[in-house]
Amino acid sequence: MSLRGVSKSFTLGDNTIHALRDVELAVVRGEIAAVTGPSGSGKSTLLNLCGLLDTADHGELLFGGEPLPAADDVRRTALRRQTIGFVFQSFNLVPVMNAYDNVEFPLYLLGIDAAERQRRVHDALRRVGLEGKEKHRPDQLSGGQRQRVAIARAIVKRPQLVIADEPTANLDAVTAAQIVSLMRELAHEHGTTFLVATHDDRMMRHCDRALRLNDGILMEGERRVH
Ligand SMILES: Nc1ncnc2c1ncn2[C@@H]1O[C@H](COP(=O)(O)OP(=O)(O)OP(=O)(O)O)[C@@H](O)[C@H]1O
Repeated sequence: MSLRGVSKSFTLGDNTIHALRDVELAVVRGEIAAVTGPSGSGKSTLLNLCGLLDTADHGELLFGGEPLPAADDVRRTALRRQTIGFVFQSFNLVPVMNAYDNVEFPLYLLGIDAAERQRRVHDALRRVGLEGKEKHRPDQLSGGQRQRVAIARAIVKRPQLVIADEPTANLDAVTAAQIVSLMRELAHEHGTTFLVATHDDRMMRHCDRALRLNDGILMEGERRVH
């Protein structure tokens, strides 16, 4: 995915807020990029654009090398469902559904048949180390286990890109480190790209590079070699 000269503003009464200003960005297959910056600097706005949840006012977004026009709602929604996974700080699991059903849900939306769903859900839960927890509801799991379910749900459709908003903020140090190394393994094994908004130094240390936002202006950090 690339952004070329992307800007986004919000109008509140008489005020115009420039949330992103002329952003240039290319995310590379299999990398983990941290999006950092003070509160209000534009991190969520950038994640929403890259996650195809919102559109830019100016500039161009390229997906798989192809421009994705802001007006093409149908294609944007289809691409989002098929190729992008989301992980949130507060996990956003469905409380009345067990781990298995939470992870299976996106595959229903994609119309994948029952046998393939079952294979993929077991595979994703095994991948995040939650075999045997299929029947547990979120309130019967620890914070780290809930975030693992959320990661399994994000990767079960084999997305090219995972957008993660403060994924380790609610986790203790040991669990946060496990979640980061899990993301690293997935990036390495499947070429999944992770775009992670974070204030968490523990997370940042393990990212390939930091994208720093300040007042809507993006500064790209050096790419690190792991
Ligand atoms: N829907 C909206 N309407 C009006 N202003 C908005 C809207 N969304 C974001 N903004 C403004 O755009 C700017 C960037 O917001 P954004 O949420 O992207 O920042 P952030 O870096 O994610 O902040 P935080 O770390 O506090 O979550 C802020 O000034 C915010 O108030």
